Amino acid sequence: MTVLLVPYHLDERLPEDEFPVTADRVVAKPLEGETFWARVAGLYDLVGDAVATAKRPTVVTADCTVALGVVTGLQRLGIEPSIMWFDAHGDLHTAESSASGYPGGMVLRTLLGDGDPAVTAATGLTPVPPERVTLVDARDLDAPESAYLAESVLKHVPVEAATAPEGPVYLHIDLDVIDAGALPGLRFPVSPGPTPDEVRNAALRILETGRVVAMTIACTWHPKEGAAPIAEGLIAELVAAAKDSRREP
Ligand SMILES: NC(=[NH2+])NCCC[C@H](N)C(=O)O
Repeated sequence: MTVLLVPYHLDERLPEDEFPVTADRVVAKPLEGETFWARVAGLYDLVGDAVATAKRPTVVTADCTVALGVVTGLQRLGIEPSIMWFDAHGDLHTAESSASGYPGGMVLRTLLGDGDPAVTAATGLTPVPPERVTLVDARDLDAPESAYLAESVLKHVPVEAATAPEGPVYLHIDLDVIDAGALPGLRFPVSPGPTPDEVRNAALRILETGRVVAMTIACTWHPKEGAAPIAEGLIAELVAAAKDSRREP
């Protein structure tokens, strides 16, 4: 099991020491392209290669959009995973429905096939069927996201009810799923919410199945506002559990 650090928030490169984890490998490159999605898609193509060669990695980064590269990499290995998406938010916007324009709010929808074509062009990512996606918590949904969920077979469960479906699982944890009162400086804070222990227990339950083929940990806070030292222990525990639990394919 390899810890890959992708030291970016969207297309902004961040110092590696902002991330409270020891990485085996850093994935970074100069970003090129006319549009935001073209720039990051080049990075996610590289993340895809890193995921495909690392096998069963934990990817640590500062946003959720890197998930596009993780699923790309799994697909390059011939793995079509179910996705367990821990997040305070739904990330189910299209470019049209998003009021903020924040790309991280569009990632899950991009994975489902409704994203910017530049991503598919650069990575070869193919859409994940909605029946393979479980949104965990997502207590702060915008109206277009609730409307999409109401029409979709995508599952939506609270943290305490999160259990892994059959087959290979991609476990994505945006740490903003934790009650914002426990993690200062989150970019999109939502309170109240699950405690760090509740999130840890749910994640460990899923890791214990031995079927987690990749995990991401998204450190979605503003650097230097105090979240990193608080989250360090939890991240170390998740990485250790991922190392222990994974069966070789
Ligand atoms: N994973 C996240 N932090 N997502 C933040 C999304 C916030 C809000 N729903 C938006 O789309 O603007």
